[in-house]
Formats: sequence, structure tokens, C-alpha cells
Amino acid sequence: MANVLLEQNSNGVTWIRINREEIRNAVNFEVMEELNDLLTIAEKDESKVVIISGIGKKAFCSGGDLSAFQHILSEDAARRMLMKMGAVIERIAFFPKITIAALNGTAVGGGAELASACDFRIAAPHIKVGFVQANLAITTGWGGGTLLLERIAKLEALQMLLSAKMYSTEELIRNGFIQHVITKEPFEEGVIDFAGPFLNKTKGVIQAYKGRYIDHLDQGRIHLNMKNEIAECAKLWEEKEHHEAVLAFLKKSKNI
Ligand SMILES: CCCC(=O)SCCNC(=O)CCNC(=O)[C@H](O)C(C)(C)COP(=O)(O)OP(=O)(O)OC[C@H]1O[C@@H](n2cnc3c(N)ncnc32)[C@H](O)[C@@H]1OP(=O)(O)O
Repeated sequence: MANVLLEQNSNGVTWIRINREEIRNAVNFEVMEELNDLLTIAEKDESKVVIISGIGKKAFCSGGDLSAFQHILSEDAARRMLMKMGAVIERIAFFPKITIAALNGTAVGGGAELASACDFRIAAPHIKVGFVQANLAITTGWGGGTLLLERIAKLEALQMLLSAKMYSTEELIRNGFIQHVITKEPFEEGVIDFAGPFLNKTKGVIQAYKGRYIDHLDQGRIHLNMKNEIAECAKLWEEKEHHEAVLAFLKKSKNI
């Protein structure tokens, strides 16, 4: 079964959904590869808007798959893993089409980084978002901390990263991380309602405005900052405090 699903709709929307509901849509190496492959398809297809989401109602994405990554112990190995997903996240951040993170469920750790990569973030009312990495004695490491600092006011971003706490949709609307809360059921219809005013524009108009938005971002500086973020996270990854925190999570959920 595919770890990531693609759905290309005739209304100009392509959905990319992480399909690991039982493990809260955690990202392992297969997810990284499949996400990248599906982005290549979405980049070339007829869609105007690409929506990234997760399967189920519980999680958008719970970040790195801690069962799979518990065996990554050295700085070097951590850097390789972080760079692989960092490249996917950076690709989304500068994607030529409009991207929307549709938060069907909670986004934690790298899941919050993945959401930060998209142009817009819209959410079901029950979800939470937490950059919890600091609780695991690491920092954001896929470049999503850098992108968060681009998306919302810098001190709000710093507070989210340092506190590592879970934010409600009320708090996320207030600090600007999410643009819209979807109360409509089914959730997917509410997502399409949000995208509707974009979808009725020509592809040329959408592409042009997305181009101007990207122009406004300092791509070289963002790339460098993401690289530094990955390198710093890789260093912390090697420390015993991180390994102990991962072990504690896995023991609690009996994955070891
Ligand atoms: C590498 C870049 C940086 C990172 O992403 S570090 C990783 C940060 N992520 C985390 O710390 C994950 C924390 N997970 C959670 O907080 C919760 O699972 C979450 C997402 C709020 C969902 O809560 P619930 O709906 O109550 O689900 P639950 O906790 O009972 O989990 C169900 C099963 O999924 C597993 N799971 C969830 N997130 C995972 C992850 N990231 N890696 C590996 N396994 C994960 C969890 O262990 C549980 O497994 P089991 O059913 O007990 O065998």
C-alpha cells in the first residue's frame, strides 16, 4: 500500500495525502521519497492548487517516524536523514503552484514543519499544532523553523519554537499560523470552499501571483538558513538527551 496518496481532481486541485493513519502519518524514508515523486507529478499536471494533508481525523502528520529513526544515532546519519526531508520541504516552500496544508488533524514536530512549508494553512477546529522538537532535546531540523520565521511574526515564531507547546486553532489564528478554520463537514468540502476563489482564476494568473510571492522571498538566504538549521539539529540529535527522550516516547507507546 502506498505511504502517500495522490488524487488529481478535474476542479484544478491535486491532493497529496500521507497515508499512515495508524502511526499518525509519521514520516519515514519511504514517505519522503513518495512525497517527492508525487510533487513531481503535481508540478506537471493541470492542477492550480496542490493540497497536502493526512489520512484520518487524528493527525495531519506526527513528524519524523520515531520508531524508524531511533536507530539513527550519529550526527552524520542524522544530517543525511534531515537533509532528505529538508529538500522536500524546501521544494514545497518554493513550489510553482499554490500549496495549502489542510490540517485534518494535529501536526507535531516535523509535521508542523511540513505545514509551514505550504503557502496557506487551514485547519479542522479540533486540531493542535506543536513544534515539540525542543521537548525531545533537538530543534526543528527539516528547515521548518526557518520557514515558520518567514510565515508569522518573528517573536511569535520564537515563542512557538521555544515553548514547544501545543497550540489550539484559536491561538493559531491569533498568531497567524493558520488562515482559516474549517467547520464544514466533510472537511474536504470546506477545504475546496477555501480554495474556490483561487480555482476560478486562470492558471496564468495563479502562476504569475505565485511567482511574485516567491520573488518576495529571499530564496538564497532561506536556503542557507535551512541548511544551518539542519546542521545544528544534526549535532543535537547525537546527544544522549535526545536519545533518552525518543526512548521515553517509544516506551510509553510500547514500540520497543
Ligand atoms: C525528525 C524531525 C523532528 C520530529 O519530527 S521529532 C518527532 C516529533 N513527533 C513526536 O514527538 C510524535 C508525538 N506523537 C504524538 O504526540 C501523538 O501521537 C499525536 C500525534 C498527538 C497523536 O496522538 P493520538 O491520536 O493520541 O495517538 P497515539 O499517541 O496513541 O499514537 C498512535 C500510535 O502512533 C504512534 N506514533 C505517533 N506519532 C509517532 C511518531 N512520530 N513516530 C512513531 N510513532 C508514532 C504511537 O506510538 C502509537 O503507536 P501504538 O499504537 O501505541 O503502537
